[in-house]
Amino acid sequence: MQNSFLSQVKGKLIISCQALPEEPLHSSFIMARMARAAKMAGAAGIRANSVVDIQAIQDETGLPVIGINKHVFPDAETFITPTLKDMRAVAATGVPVVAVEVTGRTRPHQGDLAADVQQFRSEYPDTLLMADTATLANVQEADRLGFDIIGTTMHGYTAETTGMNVADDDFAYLKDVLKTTKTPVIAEGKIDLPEKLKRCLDLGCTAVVVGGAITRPLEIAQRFIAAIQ
Ligand SMILES: CC(=O)N[C@H](C=O)[C@@H](O)[C@H](O)[C@H](O)COP(=O)(O)O
Repeated sequence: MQNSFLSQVKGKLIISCQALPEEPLHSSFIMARMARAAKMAGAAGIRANSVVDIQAIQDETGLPVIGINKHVFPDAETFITPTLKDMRAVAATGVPVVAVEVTGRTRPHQGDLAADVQQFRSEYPDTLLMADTATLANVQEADRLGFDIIGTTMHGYTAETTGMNVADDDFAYLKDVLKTTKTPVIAEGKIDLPEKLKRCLDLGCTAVVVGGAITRPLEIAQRFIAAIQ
């Protein structure tokens, strides 16, 4: 089987439809309806969290999905698809891409990312792996491990990158990522304006993931409320 994900999303927008249990829209039904809206608007793909949400979105839209399983363990900082078991569960839904955190942070039960990637490849040779990275060192590590896609997902979300935003200084960090790797780059994280999406593509990203600015009404409403406080 050939994986056509990269050609399907090239130069296009992927919309992340996610709501954690503590968020007001937490529901596979609602995420599937969010994904329906994303498809109607012209999104080329969806990013989704958890097996149930992925399946509901696949049934609803038929769009290619970047699947993740956010899983918090008491002994680990890494939480995006942090174990081989999580990777397998996501891949078993038939998604073309499984995204995995590559931040060098602690993994559950002192798990070894390189070993998990190797084992996963032997079980799911047709599934692409996306690295959710935070720093240029993470990008290099992802390349060393043979990831198929580099994401900027975790930039600004680790202790080392707190307060940073991929859009700072006309996307200076993203430009460095694009110089560091020849692997397709998907810009993701805090891309909150159409102009920013366009700029990421013009700089050479393969695709862009936008989440909260489209699918998290609580965040959107809070931005409006903040303007009058
Ligand atoms: C750091 C983290 O947990 N990021 C998650 C990764 O899947 C999601 O919560 C984000 O919504 C997604 O990356 C899209 O980013 P934004 O919502 O900023 O457009």
